[in-house]
Amino acid sequence: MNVNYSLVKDYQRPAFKDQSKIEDTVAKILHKIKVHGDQAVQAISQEIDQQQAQYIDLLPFDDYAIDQGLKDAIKSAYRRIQKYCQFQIKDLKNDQFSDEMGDFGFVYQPIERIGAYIPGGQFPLISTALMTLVPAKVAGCPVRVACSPSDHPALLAAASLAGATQFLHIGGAQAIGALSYGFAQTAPVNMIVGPGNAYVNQAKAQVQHRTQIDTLAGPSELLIYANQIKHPEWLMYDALAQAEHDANAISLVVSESTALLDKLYTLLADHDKGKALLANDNIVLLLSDDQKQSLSFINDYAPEHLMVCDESMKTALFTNYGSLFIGENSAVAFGDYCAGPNHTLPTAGSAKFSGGLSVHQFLKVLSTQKINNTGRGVLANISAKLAAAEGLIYHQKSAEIRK
Ligand SMILES: NC(=O)c1ccc[n+]([C@@H]2O[C@H](COP(=O)([O-])OP(=O)(O)OC[C@H]3O[C@@H](n4cnc5c(N)ncnc54)[C@H](O)[C@@H]3O)[C@@H](O)[C@H]2O)c1
Ligand SMILES: [Zn+2]
Repeated sequence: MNVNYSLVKDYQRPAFKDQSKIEDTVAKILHKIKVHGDQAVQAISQEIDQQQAQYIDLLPFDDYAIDQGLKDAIKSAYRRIQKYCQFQIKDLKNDQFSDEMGDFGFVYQPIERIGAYIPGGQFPLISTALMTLVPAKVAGCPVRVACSPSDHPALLAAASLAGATQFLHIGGAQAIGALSYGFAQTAPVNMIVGPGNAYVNQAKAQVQHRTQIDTLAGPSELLIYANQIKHPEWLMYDALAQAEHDANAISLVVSESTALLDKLYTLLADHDKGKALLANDNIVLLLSDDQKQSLSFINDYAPEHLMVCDESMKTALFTNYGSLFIGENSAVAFGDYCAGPNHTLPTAGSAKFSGGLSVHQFLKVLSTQKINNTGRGVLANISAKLAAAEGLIYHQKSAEIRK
């Protein structure tokens, strides 16, 4: 076996470094905020980030003094993300049917108060302001509190363009606590969305009993599946790109071709950053025996970003991923910024039970029923029997009295 790659059958996603320490730190932060409120939020933000937690008044987008080229790029990305969101929602409509018992239906109701976390610890993720706030606005959520440790002017401008109703300058687990328990003039939000590092995601996981969350969108992951490619350099940069997000980020390349893995290894080993990321297992090259083994591994691994370089493969073969990128043209970086589909995506295998952020997640599906006189009699008989069997006597009475 060539020493430059591992076997797919032996690979397992590593646990985060210091996971139990992170769980403990986050639990303590959230407990302090629960007990001591704003004062704790402020003290923790000062201690960890040397930052005062405060609301920043957003200006109209055009008033931000940022480079015109960047402004145009933000606007273009905004339009593509909005177009995709509008496409997601276009066929959603409240509906009902009537039968001999009455009228039965459902309505879509936007969640009222949304918190959007925008990462900013290492890099100010300007694009995440668009990715989290645009779908909330398209869904019709009236309160959209943006929250970030970064106050980079372009990030503020993007939050303004994307429709943040408030901007809270704070990061980390304490930001999630401030959104979930409320901070200063702002009451608790009903749902928190957006990606973040291991602390942010652990905090989202821990507030779930009181606040809805979108998905666990933690340190970035990419899985490239390729056997024959035209542009190895493109894939090298895709692997480097997702691995540069975080010390816990991982880019995998799965292939049945030793020639392809050798080529990528040579390119990466020749590149300073690539060499370091390979040595640290942030980029891992994996050899598979055959397509069956590759598919089984990919669907079990459930990567955040899945890039499949063979355009002839049926997409239905892949069942667990956050977002699928088909063909060498489809750089994951395009998806990160501006292709249109959301970049807030499930990581650490949570793509097995969750998709990425979408307009749908900002909507509650509420059911309605109106029973007519025929229904009253028929349903009373059925309900009374079930209630009697369960021993719930007033349920039985409530049904029988309507006969
Ligand atoms: N899954 C996705 O959809 C997706 C998309 C984009 C980015 N991401 C991920 O978002 C993350 C952004 O991470 P980031 O760190 O740059 O920014 P971040 O805003 O997520 O986290 C920064 C905060 O983490 C807290 N923190 C850092 N070290 C800490 C410690 N030792 N103890 C307590 N708190 C600590 C600090 O309060 C800091 O403000 C990356 O992991 C990236 O991969 C994921
Ligand atoms: Zn990325």
